[in-house]
Amino acid sequence: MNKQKKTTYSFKSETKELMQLMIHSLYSNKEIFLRELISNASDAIDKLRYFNISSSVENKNDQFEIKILIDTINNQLTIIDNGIGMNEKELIENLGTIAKSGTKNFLKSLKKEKLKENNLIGKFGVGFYSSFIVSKKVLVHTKSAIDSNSEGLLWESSGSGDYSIKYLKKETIGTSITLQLKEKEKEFLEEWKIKNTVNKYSDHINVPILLKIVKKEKKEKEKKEEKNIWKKINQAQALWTKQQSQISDLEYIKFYKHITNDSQDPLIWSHNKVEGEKEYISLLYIPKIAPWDLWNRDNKKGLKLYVKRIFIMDDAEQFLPNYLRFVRGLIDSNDLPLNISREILQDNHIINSLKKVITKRILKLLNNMLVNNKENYIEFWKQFGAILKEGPAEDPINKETISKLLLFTSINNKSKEQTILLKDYVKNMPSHQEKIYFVTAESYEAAVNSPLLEVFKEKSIDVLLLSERIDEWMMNYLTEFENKKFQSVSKSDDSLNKLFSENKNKESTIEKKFTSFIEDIKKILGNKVEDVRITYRLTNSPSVLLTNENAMSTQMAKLFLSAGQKVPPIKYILEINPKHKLIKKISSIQDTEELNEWIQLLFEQALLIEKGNLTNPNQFISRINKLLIS
Ligand SMILES: Nc1ncnc2c1ncn2[C@@H]1O[C@H](COP(=O)(O)OP(=O)(O)OP(=O)(O)O)[C@@H](O)[C@H]1O
Repeated sequence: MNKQKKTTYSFKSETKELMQLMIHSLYSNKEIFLRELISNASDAIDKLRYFNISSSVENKNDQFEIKILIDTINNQLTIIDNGIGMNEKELIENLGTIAKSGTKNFLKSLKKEKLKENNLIGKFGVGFYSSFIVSKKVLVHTKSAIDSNSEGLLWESSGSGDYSIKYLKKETIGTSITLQLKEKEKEFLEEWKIKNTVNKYSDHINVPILLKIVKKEKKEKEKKEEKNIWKKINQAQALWTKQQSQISDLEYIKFYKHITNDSQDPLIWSHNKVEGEKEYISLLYIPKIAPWDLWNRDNKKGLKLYVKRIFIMDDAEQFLPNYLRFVRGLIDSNDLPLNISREILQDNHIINSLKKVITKRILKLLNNMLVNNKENYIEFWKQFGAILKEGPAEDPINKETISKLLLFTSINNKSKEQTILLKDYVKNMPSHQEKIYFVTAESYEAAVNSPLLEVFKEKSIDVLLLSERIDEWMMNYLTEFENKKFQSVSKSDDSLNKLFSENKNKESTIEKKFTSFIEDIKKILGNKVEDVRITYRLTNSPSVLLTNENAMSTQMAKLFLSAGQKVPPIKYILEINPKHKLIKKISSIQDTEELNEWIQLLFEQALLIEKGNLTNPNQFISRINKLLIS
């Protein structure tokens, strides 16, 4: 850079837009700018600390601090750090564009829905630009610790359309951000206001935060006394290193909000210090509300990783299985090397064993919540249950523990809400019931009204109703609970015959009577079906479709199809209800063509109930109409 020249750049149009929106929408929470700037300063210090230990820098500074200077003479507030600093390229990239997807999403949702401001602050780190809420001009004076060419740069902007960068020598490494406050924002020159704000948002910052005020009206003597007096205004101790008994709930909550940007309190947390063969501290939180991007593949997940109190990285995914990706918090290990990289994290035995203990710890935490406060647990389940359901497939070792944490709804529950544990279901099973029955369908309504359940309802045998996308997948892995096998009611199974067949003699007479009718149906439907038979599981419906024990179920086929995979057409077993009036009527039809129409209709009806749609609905309707007027 030419040392004499000042270069002016234009903000990208979306940056301009964001700043305007932010100034207006976050105005009632304007003090958060301080949280953002302190958090950036603390990040910059973490980065330098890490850089120092992972490279062979001489004269390392280990006196890290963040200073806040209140200058009442010039109406300015300056936040100073001795962190990593920035070179020219970084200044342009970091403070001139919106590189972060979080900020982009912030912008989008501001435009789309008028979400409550507080929600927005929680959902997105609003970042450096929030300084323009209170400032007419912002000056960033910075010197990079890494780039030896960088002697100092001054970034300046009034936030309206452009910013400039010029060379300006800086003695010390780090960044100082000066906010020239707008006329009406003078409250930020008050000591109590800054102290309160730091206390509210940034108390747990690991680095000392020092405050100094420069006042106009001080007498000479006082001025001298006050000179160079920086008062520490935070605790500056890593919260997780303190004894649990010395940390209040409020401190745990504040810390959670600091590391997650969540505006809600966490639901529960678990803080553990383990000494001995393995030494680590973990502080794990379960959020109350699922983040907006939880289902997004690129969503950030994982724990903050510290090694011997030094921040190493955010979002270290390797410590959590995927089905616990909603857990937030940190791990501080004494056993990992300080220069650990993301690559090493992939396959490291210390990490693997930490992952195991953390997984067990979280499952235990969830179980405690379930036992001690089921209401809270149900709230948790509503937010994250569908993710925990990935557990049986992903984690065979903990499958049993996970299955104790699953909540279901069932026929007897008479509500959509999932509140039933498997242990309760099993406890209420009549003695002659051998298996745990379940049905999977596209929606709760489709499940609870499925004709497959008619006889279960009549005989008061409960069936679990599963209607979330993940359920079919989960049930492939959930095979047993307390020695009871799971059985889909849409698959043919002997235990059902045992459960429901009443009078063997009577049934065999009926079967004889229907033999030729069944043969007719088989002929008419040909290879559309695998088999046709009599059933006693229906009461109100004339027919129903099942699949063979080993065949793919309808819901599974739908899952594959929606993932763009090809599946062979399912061959169903058609079961007919011999007591149903319609079946009695059809079985007595002599005219071959009419019989054909009725049988096709019977099949299509059952197919519609099973699949929720038909390949050729038009044909189905014409058939009904034809039969109605005949
Ligand atoms: N005091 C600082 N020292 C060094 N770099 C900084 C400093 N403040 C900001 N930056 C750089 O500018 C970038 C953008 O900052 P900004 O506050 O807008 O977003 P962020 O901190 O990355 O994300 P978020 O605020 O969402 O957590 C930072 O990622 C960092 O690289």
